Amino acid sequence: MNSLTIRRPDDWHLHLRDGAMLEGVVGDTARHFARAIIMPNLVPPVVTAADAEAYRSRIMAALPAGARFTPLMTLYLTETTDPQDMARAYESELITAVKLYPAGATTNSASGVRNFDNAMPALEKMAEIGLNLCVHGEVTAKDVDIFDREAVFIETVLDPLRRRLPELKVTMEHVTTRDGVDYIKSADKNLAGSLTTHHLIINRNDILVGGIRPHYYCLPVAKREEHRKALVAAAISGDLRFFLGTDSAPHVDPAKECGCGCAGIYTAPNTMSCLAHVFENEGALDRLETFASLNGPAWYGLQPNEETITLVKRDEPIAYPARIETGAGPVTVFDPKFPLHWDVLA
Ligand SMILES: NC(=O)N[C@@H](CC(=O)O)C(=O)O
Ligand SMILES: [Zn+2]
Ligand SMILES: [Zn+2]
Repeated sequence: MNSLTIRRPDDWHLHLRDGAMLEGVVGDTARHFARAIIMPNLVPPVVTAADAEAYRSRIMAALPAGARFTPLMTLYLTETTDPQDMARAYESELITAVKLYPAGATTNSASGVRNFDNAMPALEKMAEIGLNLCVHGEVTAKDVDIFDREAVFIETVLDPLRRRLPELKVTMEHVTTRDGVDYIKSADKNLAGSLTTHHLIINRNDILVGGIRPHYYCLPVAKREEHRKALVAAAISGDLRFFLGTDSAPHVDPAKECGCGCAGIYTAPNTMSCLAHVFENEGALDRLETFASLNGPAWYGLQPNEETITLVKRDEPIAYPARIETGAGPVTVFDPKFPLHWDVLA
């Protein structure tokens, strides 16, 4: 197959940042994607409906002329989130989901939840009105090894929370382990998982072998090869509970290439080319649309996009920039370490 036309994809987990960075990156996503769930981990975070409304306006203003892109907004759950403000934001279709960061788990998560009891009024309201909780699924306890933090989160936080509130709809975001895949498959309702592009491609060796490679560092950190394989199997399975959330997370190069580099990988420019490569390798190109364009909207109760994109396989590798220049500084683009031949005619 040398050409593939699919419904226009959506990105169910995206960081657009703000200001000059927002202006520098939003076009890369809008080129291929119709919608994206926009992460609220700005500094300060997007906590109230008013914050989300103002941020949405800034995103719309930063879009390149002629772009047809809809940001789906989220609120950052804190221990003092006002359930009424949140419910109104959902009922007026301003927000699509609420995001849970365990405090300290990842980039800009200091305002996240420490004591779940304090977040219960908001979580109970969400379960009542059908508002989706998106979770960064890692524990933060110092004594838990970083490679075990997702599995321990499932056992000690996520499963107890889901038992306490069975009606709460939860998206376990950027799943990186077989444990995560198995846990999602074991649930009969109200649980789904997003998978990033880069976790389908890299394992922990890519970060550490032959020298430390900061542009492959993200959270949750990439795990062993057996976990990567479990993620690929889930992505190509067609199982309705797995869909694309790229977690494209730009940081300027100086913030990554330093003594304490930030977590986050910027994949927006070449995500669809990378995914076509992965799915083709697995003999599963016919399921790329399910993963990138159908399962996500179904989970969020939205219609799939009517528009399409066409991917064409070129004989020569396609060109894409190694880094982009933004007003905030240069941002390195994800290098899958294999040539990309699938070109997107958007
Ligand atoms: N994925 C990352 O490594 N970083 C994200 C935060 C997140 O999604 O955890 C970021 O905001 O940079
Ligand atoms: Zn995260
Ligand atoms: Zn993220």
